[in-house]
Amino acid sequence: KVRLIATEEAWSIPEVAAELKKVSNGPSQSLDKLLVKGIYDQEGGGAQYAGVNFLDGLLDAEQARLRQMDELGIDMHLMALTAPGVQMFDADTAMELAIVANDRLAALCRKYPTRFAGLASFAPHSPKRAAKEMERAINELGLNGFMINSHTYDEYLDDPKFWPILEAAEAMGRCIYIHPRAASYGFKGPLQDYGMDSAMWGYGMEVGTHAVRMMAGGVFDEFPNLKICIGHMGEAVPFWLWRLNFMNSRAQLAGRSKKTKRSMAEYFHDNFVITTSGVEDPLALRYSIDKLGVENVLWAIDYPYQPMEPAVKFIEDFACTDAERHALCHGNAERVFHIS
Ligand SMILES: COc1cc(C(=O)O)cc(C(=O)O)c1
Ligand SMILES: [Mn+2]
Repeated sequence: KVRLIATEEAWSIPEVAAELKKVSNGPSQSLDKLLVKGIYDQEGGGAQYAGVNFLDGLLDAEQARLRQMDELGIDMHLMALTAPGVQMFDADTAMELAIVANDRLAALCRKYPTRFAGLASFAPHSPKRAAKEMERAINELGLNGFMINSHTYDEYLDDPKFWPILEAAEAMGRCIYIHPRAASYGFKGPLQDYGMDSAMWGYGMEVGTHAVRMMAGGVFDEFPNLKICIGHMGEAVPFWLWRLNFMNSRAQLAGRSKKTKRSMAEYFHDNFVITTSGVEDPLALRYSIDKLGVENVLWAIDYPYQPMEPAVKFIEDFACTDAERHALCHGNAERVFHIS
């Protein structure tokens, strides 16, 4: 049996859920309000937002989740505080709750060292305190990397104010997972209809934009060894890579885009890995493997937003070599997220 490590598995704690319920009734103009209200402030924990009760699944690790993992032969969930994490809270509350969540997640991983690994949260809007918590999470808590849910109050990691966070991750050789949340305020207009605020469309645009801003902004010239992970088959960036590369190179020649040492394609190959979360499409997976190299593609479920069984069937049915299967199902996750 091939070891199965799922790498974008969502989790929450009552303290964060309670704070998000307050946000859902607060003044925030964020597009995330639709999701946060639907999951944290209604009966049914999201049932009327997406027809599924997400909240029960998020708050559970040791009961239904672990039971299903056993039934389906899933060895491990790499867990992280679900989007939007602590990023809708003020910096102090965000820092306090990130510490609580990291401690709680580390305790779970210590209790089940072969079943759960974890990505640490932090308050991006307090970059220096964030870097300290990142160091504590790796050096004292033994967590496996970091989670950020894309923008924080509409600002992105290409902004040098956040670079203490990137510096810490690069120095420790640990990966930052950039997970979606609803798109930042500037995108809000057209995404307010038809459910497009959500994972249906806006999530991909939000993270794709984040990744392109970082590459075009020269982040990987500053931090050449920084590793970023994005889910959902790379948020369509792998599909756009030829066009991104062509148009960015032309924009740099025309003086419209910042001059960078390397190209978009090189940055995406060298500084990014992707996961298959929520894109159970064998054609998209084969394209991504051929485009990026199998060492840059990791299997994920995206539980509880995606059910576990179809995601297991997807990867078990996927036509690939044994070497590719081991890389996709556990080898790449072991390398990128320091899982033994
Ligand atoms: C934070 O809430 C989420 C909701 C959904 C959804 O299917 O509605 C998907 C994701 C996700 O793709 O991670 C996250
Ligand atoms: Mn997810």
